[in-house]
Amino acid sequence: MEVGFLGLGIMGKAMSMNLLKNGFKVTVWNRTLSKCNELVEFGASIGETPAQVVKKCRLTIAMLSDPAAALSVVFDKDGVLEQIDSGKGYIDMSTVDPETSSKISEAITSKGGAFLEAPVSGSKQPAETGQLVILAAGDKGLYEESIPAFDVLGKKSFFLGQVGNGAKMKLVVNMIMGSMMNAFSEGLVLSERSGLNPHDLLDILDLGAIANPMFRGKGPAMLKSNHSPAFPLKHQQKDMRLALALGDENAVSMPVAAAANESFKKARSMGLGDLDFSAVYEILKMTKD
Ligand SMILES: NC(=O)C1=CN([C@@H]2O[C@H](COP(=O)(O)OP(=O)(O)OC[C@H]3O[C@@H](n4cnc5c(N)ncnc54)[C@H](OP(=O)(O)O)[C@@H]3O)[C@@H](O)[C@H]2O)C=CC1
Ligand SMILES: O=CC(=O)O
Repeated sequence: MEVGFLGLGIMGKAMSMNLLKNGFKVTVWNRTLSKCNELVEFGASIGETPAQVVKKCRLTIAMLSDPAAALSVVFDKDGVLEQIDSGKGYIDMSTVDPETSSKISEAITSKGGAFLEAPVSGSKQPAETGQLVILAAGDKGLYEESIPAFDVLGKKSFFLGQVGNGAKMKLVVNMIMGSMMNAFSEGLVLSERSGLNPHDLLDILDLGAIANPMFRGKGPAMLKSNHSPAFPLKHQQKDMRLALALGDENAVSMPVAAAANESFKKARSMGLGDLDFSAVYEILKMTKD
């Protein structure tokens, strides 16, 4: 099966590598074209533009940073829209808002193409090991056609109905995750400041009802101030922003998420946006009497 892949950041690189290792023919494109070279060593071909990739491949997947990037790759010169037509499918796996996804869907389908949004839950390591959770919505036929690829990329895929539902589900999940990371960071700081050993806190949390892979995986590194990026903080803040907008539209009061967003914004303003989202711990640690 030949697949196009647009966007070779932390996630896109791991996902396209996985497809290659599992026997897919993959043609890759990245805005910074030099990032394609590593994939070429594993058998990928390069497309010079998104349009060239779509021209060559029946299915093209995108994994891009944010709504602006997702729109640019489709609508700008040499973009996806120039070559999409009937018989071709476009799958956007980036985390964006439902409006962005719908705009892309309308443009693709108006040219006869099929569209699926399929954001993922799971970070760098699940992307490397094919353990993502895929939240698909849109064209059911394209979803079924994409299952061989989704089986390589993820441990489970959900089909959630009409375009927008995948984006909304992803934003709800990440809104919860961002709020949890803030509560966890506050707990670590509170334990240290009140004279407890925060490593004891990690052990205790891991044995109780709120044990989870995020606390277990990130806690020890956070205590060493190691925030090597798996999920960049700037993307988590984007997801909080988009989730809060969804809350606005639906008149859902979200004071916890709003406060978490403020912490992520503060961390971004202090230059921590490219670190892992766990770096929000650093700004909470800084606040003193
Ligand atoms: N990292 C994670 O743990 C997870 C991330 N996600 C989501 O997946 C998406 C990708 O995340 P991740 O791989 O971590 O992000 P990265 O920041 O590592 O990569 C972003 C990618 O988007 C490209 N890009 C950015 N702006 C533009 C633009 N204007 N035009 C074209 N390409 C652009 C970058 O190209 P260039 O190399 O040229 O900068 C790069 O390929 C995001 O939506 C994120 O929220 C979802 C689940 C987990
Ligand atoms: O979007 C990030 C994730 O870990 O999921």
